[in-house]
Amino acid sequence: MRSPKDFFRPLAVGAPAPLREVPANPSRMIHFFPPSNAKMVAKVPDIAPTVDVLLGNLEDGVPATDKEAARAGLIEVGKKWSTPDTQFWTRINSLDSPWALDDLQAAVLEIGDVLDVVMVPKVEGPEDIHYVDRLLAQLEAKAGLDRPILVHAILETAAGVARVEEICAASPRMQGLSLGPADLAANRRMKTTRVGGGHPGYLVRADPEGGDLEAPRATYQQDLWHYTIARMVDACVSNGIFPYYGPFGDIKDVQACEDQFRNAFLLGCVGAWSLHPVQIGIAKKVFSPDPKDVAHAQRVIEAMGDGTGAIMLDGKMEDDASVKQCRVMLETAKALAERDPELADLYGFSKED
Ligand SMILES: CC(=O)SCCNC(=O)CCNC(=O)[C@H](O)C(C)(C)COP(=O)(O)OP(=O)(O)OC[C@H]1O[C@@H](n2cnc3c(N)ncnc32)[C@H](O)[C@@H]1OP(=O)(O)O
Ligand SMILES: O=CC(=O)O
Ligand SMILES: [Mg+2]
Repeated sequence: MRSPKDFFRPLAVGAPAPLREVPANPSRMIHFFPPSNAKMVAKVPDIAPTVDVLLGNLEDGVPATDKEAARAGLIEVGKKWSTPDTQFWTRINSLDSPWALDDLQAAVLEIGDVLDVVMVPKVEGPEDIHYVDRLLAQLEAKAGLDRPILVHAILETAAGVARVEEICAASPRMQGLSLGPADLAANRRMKTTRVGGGHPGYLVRADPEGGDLEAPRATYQQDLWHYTIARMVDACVSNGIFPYYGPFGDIKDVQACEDQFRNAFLLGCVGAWSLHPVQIGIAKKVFSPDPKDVAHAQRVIEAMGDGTGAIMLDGKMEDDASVKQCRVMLETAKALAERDPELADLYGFSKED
């Protein structure tokens, strides 16, 4: 662990200085595409302006035989990148794979000038981040980059969850964490075969009416991921970085996808992965605050004056704490409206807001 004094020093001679603050760029959806698939690569110019983050995926989902083609496709996309308002990320292969080192070298040396974030899968502890951190610094120096590439870790091992706070604090490069429910379920030996989402067997049952064990009783499905998301949010926020829900594999079940994304949004996540074009709109809708909530937040902030004390508004108590909640809602809406003029209209923001 570096001393606090050295934390913001570059890790290689000639590497750019680490950022003091991770930018809060809108990232409602991290849209995955497989760069080994020429058809999908050809769609990048159309899809890139419609998403907050476009990610060229080199890891799971790309067959072992296509790993080099995927790397070449990523570089092709990076060399032609012409959508500076959209972030460009890649997910490299895991650090124990035969591909990770070549992925990192190619990504930084060939297209490091347009690459915003490297997503690192299956992170088990801060040592994995330290390894990537130093390597990135060496490669940035070699490539002559003038801004640091950030790191996003996927939380998808039990060891990673147990050390989530250390992972978040491991480097000033840390941008955020995504939940990886598929690998996490496998690693934990959970008995679900789904990629994210709930499970009908994970439920609570209402008590029997009058003790009648034969009478029908309501059941309520629970969220398998609540504990992990809540831990991830606390670890991220306390380190000034951003939490994301990961993949929802049941592409056809758009309703359950929306519910899962909304649970994550309500708990503090800023975005989720979209694996298919149909999930882009879902993430956009869910991770943009509802105009009704934004209007309410504005009313409370106005009514609260300097933001201290307690008042009654529509029969409810508002005070210093609730005004802070309202500011979170309004600041999120303003940041998104700057990127998205349709949202600015929906929220009724003028240019001066
Ligand atoms: C657990 C994890 O690690 S999750 C992350 C790893 N997995 C991934 O990244 C998967 C990414 N998604 C995909 O590869 C694809 O969406 C698949 C394989 C799941 C489904 O693909 P398809 O069978 O082609 O789906 P479908 O027929 O519904 O696609 C409709 C159109 O959207 C396109 N499309 C599908 N997914 C994407 C995508 N991620 N990005 C851009 N376009 C896409 C298809 O090419 C197709 O285009 P067309 O109408 O011009 O032919
Ligand atoms: O990589 C994502 C996952 O769910 O596993
Ligand atoms: Mg995974």
